[in-house]
Amino acid sequence: MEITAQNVNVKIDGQQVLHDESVCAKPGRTLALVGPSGSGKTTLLNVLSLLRRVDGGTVLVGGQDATAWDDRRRRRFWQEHAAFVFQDYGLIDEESVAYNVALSKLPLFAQRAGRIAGVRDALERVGLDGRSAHKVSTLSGGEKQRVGLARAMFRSADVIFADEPTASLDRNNRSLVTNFLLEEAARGVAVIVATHDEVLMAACDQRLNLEGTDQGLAPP
Ligand SMILES: Nc1ncnc2c1ncn2[C@@H]1O[C@H](COP(=O)(O)OP(=O)(O)OP(=O)(O)O)[C@@H](O)[C@H]1O
Repeated sequence: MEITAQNVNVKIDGQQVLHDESVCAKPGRTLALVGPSGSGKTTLLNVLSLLRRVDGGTVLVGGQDATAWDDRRRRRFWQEHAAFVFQDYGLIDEESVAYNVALSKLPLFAQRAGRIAGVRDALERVGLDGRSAHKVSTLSGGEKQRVGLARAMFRSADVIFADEPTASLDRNNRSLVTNFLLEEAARGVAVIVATHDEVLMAACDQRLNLEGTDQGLAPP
C-alpha cells in the first residue's frame, strides 16, 4: 500500500515542525526518515500513519486522500492495513505476551490460550519463545520492543510504521529487527522507519533527511 505526503505542514505549540515535506513510501520498499534529534522524524511518521493531523498539505493512502478521514475511517486503516513498531506502543502491561501479539486478531479463548501457531512462530522469531504466558509488565524495555515486533509479524500488514525500532537493543536484536523489516519489504510491505541507526538507514532503499536534502535512492 502506497503512502504519500504532499507538501505537509505541521505546527506544534506555534513551532513549525514540518515545512512542506513531501515523500512517498511504496509497497516493497523501505523508507528511512533520518535527521538530528528534534528534526521531526517521529512527527512525520505520525502524519504518514494518520496518528497526527496536518495543518497543511495532503496525505494519500493507497491513492485516496486521507487528510480528512474521520476517526472511524482511520481506525479501519490501522486495523486492516497497518502495523506499528513503536516503543511501548499499545502494549497492555497487565496482559500476557501472547495476548499482546494476537490482539484483536483471534477469538478470546485463543488469545488467552496463547497456543496459536502463528503467535508461537512470531515469538520464536524474536527470541521470546517460552515467554508467551508472561505478563508484559515483567519484561525489559528491549523485550517489550520485541513483543511489538512479534505483533507486527503476526499481523501481516500492508504497511509497517517503525519508530526507532532498534533503539535500546543489543547488536543481535538490532540485526533481527533490521532483517525483519527487510523481509517484510521483500514480501511487498511498505516499510517506513524513523531512525538514528546508521546500519538500519543504510539498509533502507530510500532516505528522507529532514534536516536538508532528500537523499532518496529510489526512483519515484
Ligand atoms: N506533543 C508535542 N508537544 C510539543 N512539542 C512537540 C510535541 N511533539 C513534538 N514536538 C516538537 O516537535 C519537534 C520534532 O519532534 P520529533 O519527535 O518529531 O523529532 P524527532 O526527529 O523524531 O526527534 P528524536 O530523534 O529526538 O526522536 C521537536 O522540537 C519537539 O519538541
